[in-house]
Amino acid sequence: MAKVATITLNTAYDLVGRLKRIELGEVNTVETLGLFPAGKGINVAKVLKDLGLPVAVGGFLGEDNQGDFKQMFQSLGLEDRFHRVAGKTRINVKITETEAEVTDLNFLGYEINPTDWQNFVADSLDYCRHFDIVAVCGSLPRGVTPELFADWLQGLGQAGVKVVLDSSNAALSEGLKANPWLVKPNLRELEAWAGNTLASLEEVIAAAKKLKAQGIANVIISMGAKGSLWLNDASIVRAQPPQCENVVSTVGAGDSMVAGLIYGLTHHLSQQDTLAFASAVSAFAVSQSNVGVSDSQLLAPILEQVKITTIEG
Ligand SMILES: Nc1ncnc2c1ncn2[C@@H]1O[C@H](COP(=O)(O)OP(=O)(O)O)[C@@H](O)[C@H]1O
Ligand SMILES: O=P(O)(O)OC[C@H]1O[C@](O)(COP(=O)(O)O)[C@@H](O)[C@@H]1O
Repeated sequence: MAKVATITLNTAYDLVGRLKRIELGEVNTVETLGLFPAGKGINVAKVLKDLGLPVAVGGFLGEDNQGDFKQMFQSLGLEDRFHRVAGKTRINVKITETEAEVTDLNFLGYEINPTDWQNFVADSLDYCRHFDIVAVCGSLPRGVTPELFADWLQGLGQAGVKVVLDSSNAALSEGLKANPWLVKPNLRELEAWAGNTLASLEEVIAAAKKLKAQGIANVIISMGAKGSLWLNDASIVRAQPPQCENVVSTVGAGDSMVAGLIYGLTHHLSQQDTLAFASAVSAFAVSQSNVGVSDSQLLAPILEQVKITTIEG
């Protein structure tokens, strides 16, 4: 069985809730409450563990409010490689309105000092060489520049690890210089990288081809309810998930897709079957407020409805 680790440099508590409409400057009563230890790599690990794959988790955790994380690692059986740093892990407030997208309020958390970073780099480059796939997910905390991040990613690649990168903004554009093995930007992140809006599927494919030409073996573009595209040297494959009748929260859809991709790749599924599986896992994710697959049998009816087309190859 392939060994998988995820790295989350900027972990977060997700505070999620729903209401009809946010009124700015007013008192808003939120109708639901969820508080989850999260961050992109942790979400990916959670889904993979639910799917039966053992995973190690690493990155940084604020020592002042790490309790729920420690409890989650223990209860799920995730191998804890996190570096504890002074201060608090940030809180990301995510409000889903009945007739709108999610509104995010991402608060500031811990700041990484040079010693924290050096210790993390030395330790992670050492242990990650024992893993086949390392998924590096999410934004950078204060104190970690995109350049420091890219140097470290380069080191990971040189250690012989297949690096999966799911990030945005400067961390994505600098990180690409380290030639990760797989990247999964969403449409908004691809547009930011390309520097313009991408209105048609043709434009998305053209931008994704440019991204791939930077030396990335696998480029997956996720496009929300419109599905996803996967470009590699052999072909371009598109997946369309079924329409979700009851979207509860789209938070964690991208992370669930990354987990589904890693699951398919480590189980040697074909490109088509891997993308179909990842689409089913991510479509399932939007029907719940939390991230995870409590019962993998629930994926089968969704998987049956995923449409796969080979566009080139
Ligand atoms: N409303 C939806 N219905 C069905 N599947 C969805 C929906 N929103 C997202 N997905 C699935 O989740 C994947 C990732 O979603 P996306 O919003 O692109 O990622 P991110 O969370 O990174 O922004 C999509 O490619 C799709 O497979
Ligand atoms: O590190 P970032 O880019 O701020 O993202 C962190 C946030 O992303 C999430 O992992 C959700 O990501 P996706 O919706 O893209 O799957 C949240 O749990 C978390 O609050």
